Amino acid sequence: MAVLVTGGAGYIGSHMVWELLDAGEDVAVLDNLSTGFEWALPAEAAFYKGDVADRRLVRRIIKQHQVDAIIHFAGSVVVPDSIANPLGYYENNTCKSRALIAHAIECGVKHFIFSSTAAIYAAGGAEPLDEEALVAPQTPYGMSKLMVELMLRDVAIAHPLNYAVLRYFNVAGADPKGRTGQSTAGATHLIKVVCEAAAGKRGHVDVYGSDYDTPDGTGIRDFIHVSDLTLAHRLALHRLRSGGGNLVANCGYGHGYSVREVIASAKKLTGSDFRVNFAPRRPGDLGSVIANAGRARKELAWTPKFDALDDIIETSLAWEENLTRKNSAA
Ligand SMILES: NC(=O)c1ccc[n+]([C@@H]2O[C@H](COP(=O)([O-])OP(=O)(O)OC[C@H]3O[C@@H](n4cnc5c(N)ncnc54)[C@H](O)[C@@H]3O)[C@@H](O)[C@H]2O)c1
Ligand SMILES: O=c1ccn([C@@H]2O[C@H](COP(=O)(O)OP(=O)(O)O[C@H]3O[C@H](CO)[C@@H](O)[C@H](O)[C@H]3O)[C@@H](O)[C@H]2O)c(=O)[nH]1
Repeated sequence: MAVLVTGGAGYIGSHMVWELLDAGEDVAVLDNLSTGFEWALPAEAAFYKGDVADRRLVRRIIKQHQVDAIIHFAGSVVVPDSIANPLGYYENNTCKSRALIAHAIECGVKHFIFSSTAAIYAAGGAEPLDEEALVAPQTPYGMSKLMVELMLRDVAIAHPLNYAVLRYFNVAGADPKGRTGQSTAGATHLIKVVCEAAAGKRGHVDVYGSDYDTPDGTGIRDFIHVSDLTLAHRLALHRLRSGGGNLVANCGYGHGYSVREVIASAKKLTGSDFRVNFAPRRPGDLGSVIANAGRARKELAWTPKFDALDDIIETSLAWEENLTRKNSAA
């Protein structure tokens, strides 16, 4: 029995691969390396370079490794790009997920865990957002994910496939053992940008908006450490395998930090006084996005371990140093 991790060479996927191997699972990875890195993968994981929609390849992997569960991270993840290229996002995130689900059913895979996002919720809902909050994605990215959620719901009625949909809030941080981290060049996520600035890889940080209706005027997000997120996936896998039933659950901590707090933490931890520019709001951004994560805690017995901003930033900073060493050795 093995777990197939799609997108396993990417940021979150590579943490998942380590989480599964640490728990004694057999792991196969399928990734087309469009944004992932083969070097991010441990040698113990069987790696296949290819596309999730490639029927022959997916069937071969499932048969060869006796895959009983797929954790599906592969996809396109840059929200503004999805506005510029909606068809590309519907193709890669929706159509190819549909193809993968079809291959899974054809081969008798029983369990499917899907990476969804807080970006499916309607703007302006009452916080913290629970899973019953109105869904109305503001972007093609969010819509491309919601469509897969709905497909899974319908497919699980018609076929013997059970599923967990995990809706991530803002994922950040890196493996506390320093084995993997966020390596995407030109990433736009706040904590990555701030850590690059603190490590001297960027001249400054732009703060997009300081006139939000929040205590310090800057945006607030529910940052979840990537290792707590992968733990939630492992618990979801256990639930599905033990017949616990389908699940849709938010993954966040239920509280957030502001852009100013993130910057202050990185400055405090490094002593770096990088430049901060106050810029206009970024189109489409919300003031505050906070999860009600009670369901994941209750249904998965999930207890996060890294629920502190300094922990998230400390592991991200350590990974930036690792990347610098890797790049200078290359
Ligand atoms: N990072 C976040 O804050 C966040 C928040 C919510 C949801 N998500 C979701 O989590 C998942 C992982 O995101 P990430 O931040 O690790 O991004 P990432 O870009 O680092 O990882 C995506 C991986 O998928 C691979 N890939 C893309 N399309 C593929 C295809 N058609 N076939 C095979 N491989 C393919 C890429 O090469 C990459 O390794 C995505 O589905 C994303 O939408 C991420
Ligand atoms: O250089 C930067 C980058 C971000 N921000 C602000 O920081 C906050 C967080 O932004 P970012 O890290 O880009 O994340 P989000 O826009 O909240 O979106 C993330 O979180 C979503 C889930 O909530 C995921 O679906 C998306 O993939 C992921 O990009 C927002 O207030 C931004 O305006 C800045 O001020 N400066």
